[in-house]
Amino acid sequence: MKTELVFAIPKGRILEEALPLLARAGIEPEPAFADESSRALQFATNVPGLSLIRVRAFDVATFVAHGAADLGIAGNDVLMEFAYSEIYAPVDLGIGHCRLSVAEPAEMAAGDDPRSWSHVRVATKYPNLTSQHFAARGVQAECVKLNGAMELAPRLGLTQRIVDLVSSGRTLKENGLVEVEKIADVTSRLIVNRAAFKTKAAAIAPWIERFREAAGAA
Ligand SMILES: Nc1ncnc2c1ncn2[C@@H]1O[C@H](COP(=O)(O)OP(=O)(O)OP(=O)(O)O)[C@@H](O)[C@H]1O
Ligand SMILES: O=P(O)(O)OC[C@H]1O[C@H](OP(=O)(O)OP(=O)(O)O)[C@H](O)[C@@H]1O
Repeated sequence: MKTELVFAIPKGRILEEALPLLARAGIEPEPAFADESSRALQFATNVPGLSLIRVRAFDVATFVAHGAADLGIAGNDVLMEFAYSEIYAPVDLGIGHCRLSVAEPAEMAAGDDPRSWSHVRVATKYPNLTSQHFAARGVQAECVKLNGAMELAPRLGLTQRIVDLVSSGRTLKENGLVEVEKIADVTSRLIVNRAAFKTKAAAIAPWIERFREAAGAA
């Protein structure tokens, strides 16, 4: 009997970069998958037994960690935030390049030295990662959890600083903020549920190789 595999793909900005990679790995989803207006959530592919689910970036890790999906694509920002021991991340796919950084208003940064901080209050989607980063250098971090539009927090007095993803820097610039410290470089990874990797090894291992080759060919 054919092993059934479920592959979790993040909707939103990573989807666009993930589609060519899936194609290079030999996976062609049914047409509705790339149609953002489709309300379907699980999609067949040209590969018998392999279906795709389209979920939010943070939820990819949750589906894979719990074994509801066998494989997935997730940024290492999400992986570091959750630190699920059930997830194995064997391939850096080289997509979704950005960095996680601390930012603050430009006028504040002019006279600020991050090395002098003992306590910071930040708005972020990454409270665990942020607290760990600051704890490692002896700074106590008070995190206000937001799910988006972090850049608004300093202007409206919610927090003076933010921890968010930066790519071109345009979002920070347009909101009068500057980067003062980088926490991590970010790219998307192929992720695998560790238990599934053991019980479905014959079906999963070839996909790891195919994605390694597909990422290398980018
Ligand atoms: N500006 C960016 N440039 C490159 N990669 C990014 C950028 N912003 C986010 N990413 C990557 O894409 C992933 C998803 O981004 P984000 O959390 O902003 O979700 P989204 O695509 O806006 O969708 P949603 O918030 O609706 O789940 C992040 O976890 C990160 O790995
Ligand atoms: O440096 P830039 O190139 O401007 O990119 C950075 C922005 O990209 C991400 O947001 P996204 O566009 O995914 O929207 P979100 O607020 O839904 O997370 C991130 O949260 C920043 O806001």
